[in-house]
Amino acid sequence: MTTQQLFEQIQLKKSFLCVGLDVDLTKIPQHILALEDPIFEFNKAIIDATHDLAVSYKPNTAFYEAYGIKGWISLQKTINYINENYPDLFTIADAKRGDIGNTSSMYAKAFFEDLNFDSVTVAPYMGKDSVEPFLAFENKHTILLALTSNTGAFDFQTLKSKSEKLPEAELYQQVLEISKNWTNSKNLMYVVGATKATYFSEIRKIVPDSFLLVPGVGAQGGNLAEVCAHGMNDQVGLLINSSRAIIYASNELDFADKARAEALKMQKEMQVILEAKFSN
Ligand SMILES: O=C(O)c1cc(=O)[nH]c(=O)n1[C@@H]1O[C@H](COP(=O)(O)O)[C@@H](O)[C@H]1O
Repeated sequence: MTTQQLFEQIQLKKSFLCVGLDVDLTKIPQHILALEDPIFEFNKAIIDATHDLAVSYKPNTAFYEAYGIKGWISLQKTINYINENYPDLFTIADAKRGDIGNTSSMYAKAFFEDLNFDSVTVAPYMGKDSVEPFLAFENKHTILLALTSNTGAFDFQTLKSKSEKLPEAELYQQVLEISKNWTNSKNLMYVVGATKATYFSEIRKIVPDSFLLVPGVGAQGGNLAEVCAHGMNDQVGLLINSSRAIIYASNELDFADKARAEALKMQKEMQVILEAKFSN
């Protein structure tokens, strides 16, 4: 999927919501546990109940890898279900990969070719040659960690570092600036945590046009309106992720309806923001 197509979906649905599929068997309803593939059945119910309110889904692979081969099969069934039934949705494999070049190529094949995700999250720590193998895939997107939502973000990401272009920049700013020069950088998006809303204006000075994946609203306390005020661009440029606050809204028989109600609340809030921004 191209970013233009993603923008068109956002306009159509009046939503830039990404639902995080972080399935924990200890949190899902009891009656689902009795089914043969509870993770997939849970995802299917959540996706069916929310697909018209969201433009994107993001399974975090940790929640599948934790269950071994069974978990990986559930992940594969989930992405196939989305691609077959709702091909207009933008899919994100949240795997936070990145390694020496030939290893990164294999990660990229796994998520882009075998599983057929539209995008994958990647850590920038190993630099250009660890990220470019992901960028080589046409119409696939590499979502680079820039400024993350957790408190540990301040351990390294905001340390002052020097480069020719940005003599006094923090490390996350260098990541944004330097990665713009990598081959096929048009395929880059960036992760910026919703809990860091005040940083978005600075970030937009460096990457005005890029899409940003923004986790951290809902369970982590980030504020949607604040993120949008500082981070939205002319193509919206934001995918706001919420996982636990939506998918665990209830663990009773009504879990899918309750998930829909939470997603609808976010979509309505987004619609108001979009109408205010694009009214003229
Ligand atoms: O890459 C991510 O998606 C991510 C980056 C980040 O800085 N913070 C962050 O929470 N995430 C992921 O986003 C999701 C947030 O989940 P909730 O806090 O339940 O909405 C989890 O899958 C996290 O692993």
